[in-house]
Amino acid sequence: MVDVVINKYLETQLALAKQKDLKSSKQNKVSDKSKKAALRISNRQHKFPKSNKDEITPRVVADINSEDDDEYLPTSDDEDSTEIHLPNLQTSSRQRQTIKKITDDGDSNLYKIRLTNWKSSINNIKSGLSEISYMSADIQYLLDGNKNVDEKHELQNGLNIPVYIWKQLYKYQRTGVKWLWELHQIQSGGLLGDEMGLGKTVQIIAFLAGLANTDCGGTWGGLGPSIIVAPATVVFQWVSHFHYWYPSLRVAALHQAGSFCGNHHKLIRELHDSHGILLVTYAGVVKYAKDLQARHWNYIILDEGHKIRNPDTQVSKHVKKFQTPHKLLITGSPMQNSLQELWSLFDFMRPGLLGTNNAFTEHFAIPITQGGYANSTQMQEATALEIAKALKNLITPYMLRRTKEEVQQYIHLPEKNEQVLFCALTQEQRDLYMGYLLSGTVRSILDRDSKVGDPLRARILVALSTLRKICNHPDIYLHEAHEDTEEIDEKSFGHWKRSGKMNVVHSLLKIWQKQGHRTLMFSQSRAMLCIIEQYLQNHDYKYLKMDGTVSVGQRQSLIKTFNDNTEYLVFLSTTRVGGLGVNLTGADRVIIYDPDWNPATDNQAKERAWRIGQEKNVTVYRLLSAGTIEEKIYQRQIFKNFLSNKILVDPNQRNVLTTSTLQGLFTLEELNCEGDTETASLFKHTKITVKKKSKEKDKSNLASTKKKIDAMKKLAKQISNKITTLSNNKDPRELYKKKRDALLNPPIEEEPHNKNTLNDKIVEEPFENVLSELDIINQHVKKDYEEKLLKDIMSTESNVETTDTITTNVADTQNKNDLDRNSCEAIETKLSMIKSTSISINKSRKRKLEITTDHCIENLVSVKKVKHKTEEKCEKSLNDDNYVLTKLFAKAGVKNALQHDVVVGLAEKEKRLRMQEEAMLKAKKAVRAIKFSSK
Ligand SMILES: Nc1ncnc2c1ncn2[C@@H]1O[C@H](COP(=O)(O)OP(=O)(O)OP(=O)(O)O)[C@@H](O)[C@H]1O
Repeated sequence: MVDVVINKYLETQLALAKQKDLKSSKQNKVSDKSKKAALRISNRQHKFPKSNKDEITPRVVADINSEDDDEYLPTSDDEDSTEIHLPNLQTSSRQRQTIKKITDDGDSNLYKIRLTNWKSSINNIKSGLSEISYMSADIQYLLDGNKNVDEKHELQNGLNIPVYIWKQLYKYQRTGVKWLWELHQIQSGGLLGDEMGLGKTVQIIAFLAGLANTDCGGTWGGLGPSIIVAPATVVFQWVSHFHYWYPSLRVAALHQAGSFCGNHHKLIRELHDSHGILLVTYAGVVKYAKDLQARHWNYIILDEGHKIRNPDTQVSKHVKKFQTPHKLLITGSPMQNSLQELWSLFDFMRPGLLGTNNAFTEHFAIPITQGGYANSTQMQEATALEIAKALKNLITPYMLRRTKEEVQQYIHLPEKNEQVLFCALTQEQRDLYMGYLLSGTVRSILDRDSKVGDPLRARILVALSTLRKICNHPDIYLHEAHEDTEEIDEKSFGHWKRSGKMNVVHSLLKIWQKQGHRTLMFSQSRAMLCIIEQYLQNHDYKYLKMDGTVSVGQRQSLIKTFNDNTEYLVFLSTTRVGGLGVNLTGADRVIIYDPDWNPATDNQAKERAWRIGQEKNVTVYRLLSAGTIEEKIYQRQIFKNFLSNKILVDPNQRNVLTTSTLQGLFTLEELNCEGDTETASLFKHTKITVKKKSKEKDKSNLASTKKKIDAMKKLAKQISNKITTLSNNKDPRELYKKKRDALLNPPIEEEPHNKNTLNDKIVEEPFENVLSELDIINQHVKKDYEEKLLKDIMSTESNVETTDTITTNVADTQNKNDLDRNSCEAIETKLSMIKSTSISINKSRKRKLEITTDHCIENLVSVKKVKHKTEEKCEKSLNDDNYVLTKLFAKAGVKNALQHDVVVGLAEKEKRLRMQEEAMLKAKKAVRAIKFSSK
């Protein structure tokens, strides 16, 4: 009997294997079109680096590491200008986007007119007239019924801040202003490192307004002529902030988009003489270095100052040459990779504090790093800790950083939900992807004995960049293979159905439009933006687009137009131009279309919407093409957190690219037997599961009688009451947080090792190999440990991992804990039955939503008789997100969805777990050694 069963089992397995084999051989078959395209592209790529060796590397590096350095070249403002141009896609949108510019005070006549408007508006309000031609914080103060706009709030030692500003500052912002004033008095520079969107700009302006109203002696008496260096996109944001918060100050942009006509020498002189603020881009500070440095300035302030983290760039060298008595640096990402970067920032605003670069490396960076090696001695560990403490003591007075979590009690930011969606490639994309993997370029990389003359690194970068194009849209790739003589089919060119991720975008926008959400969409590539733009035009979505081709002067107005006008549903931008420093709170949905190698870039982009001023719950979707290079990039973002410790064992590892480890990058991964992508199987517990409906099930469900549904509804209500009572009427957000914590910190009896450890496949893989696969772009992985260590020592409290929502299965787990286990399981089974039945029975979308809302266990917990507004919003947002996911799984080819911030949390946890395991092992060995020695 047993034999029969075994035989039967083996037979089915064999049949399955054959099927799978057949399927994969079918899948791996590459069409002639794909072969032809790969051959052409490969031929061109082989030729290109040979003749232009110096050009190809920077171009591709810029593409991959795109928030970096092109901006420093005076001609290309913030945007990669070397991208391909797609046919006929760019014209119509430009005609629609006729946006007015924001005017700075470069032109002295315009400045005078602005002042007149402002003053007459104030006088009008004071004398009871309604005519107001200017809006600013002081005017608003008067409109709110206050009488005296000239009143000052005096800080200790005499800084006079206008009361109308002081009153508007949050408590932590007032602390920030006091701190800046203290630095000023001891003539020291400082780093304001508050998290993105907490109002660093406002704190700086409040402080400068204070200086302008204070006689503090010295050369300038008060404020004195000052320079603010900022990325081009935010230059005019500074202008409008100054005009709003402190209108009397003259603020001019040293940029061709500024209002000044004529010679830049004259503008610099005028601004200097009037003790105004001169705004300069990072490119401009290099371009006009000589003229700027020829004068004495009181302050130089670097906005997004992490741009000087590499001490060897032109811009770093130039800004460090300014001999001003006061230097400030503002950034929400002060440490992206390493201690050395921190050194560079301090070298600007507190030169000498951390010694020379060499001395710092020798006496701080190396010992701290060595203490983090897995095989470090006790002495090395103890030394690292003491040096890290000393470093902390050194820098603490000059660096102020608050996180959103720390100040949430003041700013009350809404919830944020962040998910990673793994999208299936279309058949055409698969075909092209496979075709390129078989191309000469990739073969030359993987073939150890290849005699191709170009540097391996350049070839790898070219190939990775090409694969990323296929992931975005086939036409970005095919256009490169296109011969001039061939006709382009304009109807199908860039069609959304031909790209997996565009299919997802299509579904998302359709649903969000109905749900009333507005979307920010970022892509690394301008070509991709053009394709998305064409899609938006074809589907009559009202949108605005901001990339490097939009003039710097128009960018701020474009942003304002979007924030103020709800008829615009989408704001499209390149990550590089719109991802840093700007406020786009008009949107409550964010799509990051393609991932960046540097996680800080993606993080910056998503923070454009989730910041002060945002009133709605925010959902962020990162789109990744399943099984492709994009998944590897994401893994790299995650893995670098916890692999680094092991990697540090072999410091030479970071630049080693062996052919065997490269293989993994140039493979198209299949879904595993559970239908999961590689990343989803690694982070199983963060997976979001949505029940899929089969057609048969639909039919049978539709056959259910109304009576049955009513009975189920009744049962659901009873259960709802029971659960509501059991949950003690807790705030739903509290419950979510509890559930999330349960995921990140599972109870000990749940065997955390099994629950959170990675898939064996990866664990067994030598860490070095995994890293070298992922660390292709040499992002100083070795230094990650330093970053982590420094972050740890600099945070006053222990790291609290934050996430905002939780996966369905986790929610279930937590409810189990809250309730009596047995009865709850029974309830859940019934509820899930009810839920799936109710979803499938009702045809209309509205009805579906209604019933899901009524009967879903999540919402039963949160339904209360009296609801606060925010709770309602939070619930609605979660329902919206769940609904969206259901649709995406069903229709748009989304393979997996992971909770991004939980993934990051688990990765951190994994690292700690691993270290703990090792420590325990060492302890065991030590005990054994002692026992042995006593024998
Ligand atoms: N006290 C305040 N009152 C009203 N609005 C404020 C206040 N503080 C900040 N804001 C608003 O919050 C938003 C974010 O502020 P800001 O741009 O200064 O943040 P940031 O910390 O510089 O962000 P990033 O690091 O992304 O550049 C802006 O729209 C700003 O006007």
